[in-house]
Amino acid sequence: MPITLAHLGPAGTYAEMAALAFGNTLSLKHPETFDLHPYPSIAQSLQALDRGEVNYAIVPVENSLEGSVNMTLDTLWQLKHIQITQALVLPISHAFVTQASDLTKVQKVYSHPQALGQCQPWLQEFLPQASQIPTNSTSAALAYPATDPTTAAITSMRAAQLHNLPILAHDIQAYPHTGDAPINCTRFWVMKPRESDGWPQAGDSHTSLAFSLPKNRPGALVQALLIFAERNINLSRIESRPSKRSLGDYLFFLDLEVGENVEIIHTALEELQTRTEVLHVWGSYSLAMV
Ligand SMILES: O=C(O)C(=O)Cc1ccccc1
Repeated sequence: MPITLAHLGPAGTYAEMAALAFGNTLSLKHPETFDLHPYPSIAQSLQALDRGEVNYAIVPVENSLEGSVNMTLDTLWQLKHIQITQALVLPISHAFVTQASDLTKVQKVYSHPQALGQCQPWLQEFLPQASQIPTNSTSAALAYPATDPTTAAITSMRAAQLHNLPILAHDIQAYPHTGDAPINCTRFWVMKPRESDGWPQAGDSHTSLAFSLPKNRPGALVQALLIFAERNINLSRIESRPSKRSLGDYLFFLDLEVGENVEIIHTALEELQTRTEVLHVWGSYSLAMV
């Protein structure tokens, strides 16, 4: 039976590239082949894994220019049966895809909100006249320039080639080209069915978790964070998301750096359990560059 990998589709997304990279590492260890399963949204790819319909789901989590992918964090909070097994960092280079003969003819630009965000300096400079329209994924945006030459999509070069559409400009996320070009990379999580508590073991480099606090009182977050500071545990990310229960009520998403001594993290997590209302440990894993 081939191993099945869910990702945001259709063919040509960055999530698919990350899934291919992960699938290739799997093929080195397993005799089975792998099959890619594209879904129309990040939420649907995670839900398919949570229902046990696929073996893995590969989802974008965070981008160096645009920050967190909220749909991933918000969906994870709802799901109970999955955990992180690996993180992958993928460099992101965007192409501007259109059948228009020049930029002045383009009235609408379609792409995933992260890609539109990453290309703002270029879009403001060269396409101030065009409206920017979000789509579920970068490659889903290609449906528009495929049929209408007054529209364009921002996608990977690979997606443009797969769909046989012309590229009018490339590397548009790296604008302006002066001094330090912005570094655009996205971190993906490879999720699998939950088989452990997700607490770290020797060899893991990061632990990711999220919690809600018992009540909205002064110092509640500081008390939770002190658990890590007092043990010299470094946080590599902290992100808040609305709990959707009431205005001003938040969930906190943390990534911890796991050192040599995993026991320190275990005692910190035990104490964190006593200071939080709901605590999800999404998993402990290592980070690979693609
Ligand atoms: O739409 C895609 O291709 C994705 O995989 C989401 C995304 C969009 C932009 C940068 C990184 C990931």
